[in-house]
Amino acid sequence: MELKAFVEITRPHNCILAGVVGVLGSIVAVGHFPDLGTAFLVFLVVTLGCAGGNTINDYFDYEIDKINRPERPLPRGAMGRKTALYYSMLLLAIGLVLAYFINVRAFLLAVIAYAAMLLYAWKLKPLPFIGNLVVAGLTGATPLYGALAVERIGLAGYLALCAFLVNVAREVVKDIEDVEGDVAKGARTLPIIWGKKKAAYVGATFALLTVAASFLPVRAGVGLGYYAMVPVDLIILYAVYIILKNQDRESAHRAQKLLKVSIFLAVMAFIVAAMV
Ligand SMILES: CC(C)=CCC/C(C)=C/CC/C(C)=C/CC/C(C)=C/COC[C@H](O)COP(=O)(O)O
Ligand SMILES: CC(C)=CCC/C(C)=C/CC/C(C)=C/CC/C(C)=C/COP(=O)(O)OP(=O)(O)O
Ligand SMILES: [Mg+2]
Repeated sequence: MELKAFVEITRPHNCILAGVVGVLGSIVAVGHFPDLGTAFLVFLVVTLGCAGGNTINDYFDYEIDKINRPERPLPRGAMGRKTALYYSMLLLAIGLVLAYFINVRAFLLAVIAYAAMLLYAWKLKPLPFIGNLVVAGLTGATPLYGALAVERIGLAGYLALCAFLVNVAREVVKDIEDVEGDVAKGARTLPIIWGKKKAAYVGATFALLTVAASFLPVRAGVGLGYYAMVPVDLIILYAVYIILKNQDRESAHRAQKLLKVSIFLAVMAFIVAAMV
């Protein structure tokens, strides 16, 4: 058992980014930084949810990850599967307790989001496209979570739309990358039932919709972000070019990583735009 596996299995880079997006949702909803206590609780509920979701995801994906991701903590033997199960339950339980101290709506959305993550990992992931929509829906719920915490939606709705669209695109492209392991486990993902080319067109469509939607939050009120969106959108368009040109594992990996970079840069742009 490796102690670092307890951090690694949560995919901290995703969790911290998600937590920041939760607080960003509060900021764009009310137009200023929320009180520190609310911001801290929002960050923790989203981060713990993402950590618990990633951990339970690896627990159920053990067989698939032995093929697709053998370097991950469970397939490489750095942590026991039962330990991962109990660890994920602990993370989610702490998140729910903290959500209770925000407000009723925020507590209820945490219950729904955590349940969706468990259901996704347990049963929904193999369903064609449904699994992608659930994961993207959860990422879209993240800025909305911060907005609920401050009891106002405001521009967070635009942020949620962008988060949803870009993550649908990225999940479909990730499925193109993971076809080999998914076939071995009998998962029926979009590239498996429709073919990689058609799935690439679906992913590209959602990526292009993200570009169109990316100007909504900045046009609606945070001007500086307008210019910061240009490199974000150029990266998304380059990912579209790569995945439409070739759907092999390497091209899909490059395209999905570029989409992740666009997410990170976009979040930074929204933070800067919301702060000035
Ligand atoms: C215009 C534009 C790109 C706007 C971005 C909108 C926005 C606020 C996006 C943030 C979405 C979000 C809450 C991301 C959290 C981290 C994340 C990528 C979660 C989804 O993870 C599922 C994925 O399958 C994990 O795979 P991997 O990243 O390879 O571990
Ligand atoms: C709104 C609240 C309270 C929490 C949201 C928490 C967040 C940000 C969730 C984002 C989506 C997410 C990280 C879900 C966890 C499950 C997960 C990692 C799905 C993707 O896993 P796979 O589809 O198996 O792909 P991998 O190959 O990366 O494992
Ligand atoms: Mg997985």
